[in-house]
Amino acid sequence: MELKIEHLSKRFKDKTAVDDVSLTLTSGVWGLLGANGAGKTTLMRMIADIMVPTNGAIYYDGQDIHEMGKAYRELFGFLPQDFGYSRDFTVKDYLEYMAALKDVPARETSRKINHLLDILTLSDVKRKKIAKLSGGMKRRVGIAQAMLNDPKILVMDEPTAGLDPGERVRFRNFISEFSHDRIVLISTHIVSDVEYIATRNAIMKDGKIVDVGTTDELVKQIEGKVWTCTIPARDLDKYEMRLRIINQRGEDNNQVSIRYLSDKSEIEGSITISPRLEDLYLWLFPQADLSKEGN
Ligand SMILES: Nc1ncnc2c1ncn2[C@@H]1O[C@H](COP(=O)(O)OP(=O)(O)OP(=O)(O)O)[C@@H](O)[C@H]1O
Repeated sequence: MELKIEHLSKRFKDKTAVDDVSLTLTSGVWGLLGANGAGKTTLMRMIADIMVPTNGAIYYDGQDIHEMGKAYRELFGFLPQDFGYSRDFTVKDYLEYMAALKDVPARETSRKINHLLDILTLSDVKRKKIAKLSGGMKRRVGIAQAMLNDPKILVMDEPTAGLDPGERVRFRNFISEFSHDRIVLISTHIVSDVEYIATRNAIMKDGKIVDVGTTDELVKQIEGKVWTCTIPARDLDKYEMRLRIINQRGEDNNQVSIRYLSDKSEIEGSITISPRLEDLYLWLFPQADLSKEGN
C-alpha cells in the first residue's frame, strides 16, 4: 500500500504554499513537522482531495486519487484543523450523521460509534452537545468522525491540539496500534507526540519537504550539537543572549541546568547528550515557540 505524491504544488496568488513536493507514504505513522505557514495544511488538504493542486498529482497504489473519487473517500479519513458541526448536534447525533455521509452500513453504525467513543473515552458525553464540550473532547470527537469508516489512509491536522497529557498518551498508543497496515499522517507542532510512534517523519519548510527519515536517522544530523551543563542562575540572562538554550531547569543552590544547541561546547564542563526530535526541530526552526507545548 502506498500513497505517492508527485511534484505537487499549490500556488495562491502571490504565495507558493506547497512547492514541488514528491513523497511516497507507506504504511505506518508519518509525522509531518514544520513551523507555522510551512504548508502542512495545504498539503494535507490536497491529500484529502478537497483542494485542487496547481501542479502534480497523488496516486493511491497507482491510481490518481482525484479520478478515484468516491472509492478514495471510502478508504480515507480526515481530521481538519477545524472540523465543522452544527451547534445543536450531540456527539452521538453528529457521529451518526457523519457515518451516513460516509456510507457506513446502518447495521454497523451503532457498534462502530460505541467502540470509538469507548477508546476515545467519550462514552460519558455521548448525549451532550458538542458545542458544550471542552477543547480536548471536541478534538476527540473530530478524531472519532475521521475513523468512522475504518480508513486505510488517515490524515490528521494537529490532532493533539487541546488534549491534556493523559489524553495525548492514550492517543499515541491508540494510533500506534491502529496504524498497522494503514497510512496515518499526522501534522503537529508538538514534536513529542510523533517522536516515538512515527515510523517516519517528513519535515516541511517553506512549502518543500526538506528531510524524510526515521526519528533516529533524522536526529543523527545534530549528534554532538546538543549540550548540557549547570550554571549559576545569575548567569542565565548572559548565556540566553548568546546561546540557543532550549531547556532550563532550576536546581538546588541557585544553579540552573541548561540544554543548548551549538556546533561546539560553549561553556566549560558542558557534555553532549543524545539529541531528540524536538532538538532537531528547534535546530531547523530557530523561531519555533515551544512554550505552548506540554512536553
Ligand atoms: N487560501 C489561501 N490563500 C492565500 N494564501 C494561503 C491560503 N491558504 C494558505 N495560504 C498561505 O500558504 C502558506 C502555507 O499555509 P498552511 O496553512 O498550509 O501552513 P501550515 O504549515 O499548515 O501552517 P500552520 O501550522 O500555521 O497551520 C501560508 O503562508 C499561508 O498564509
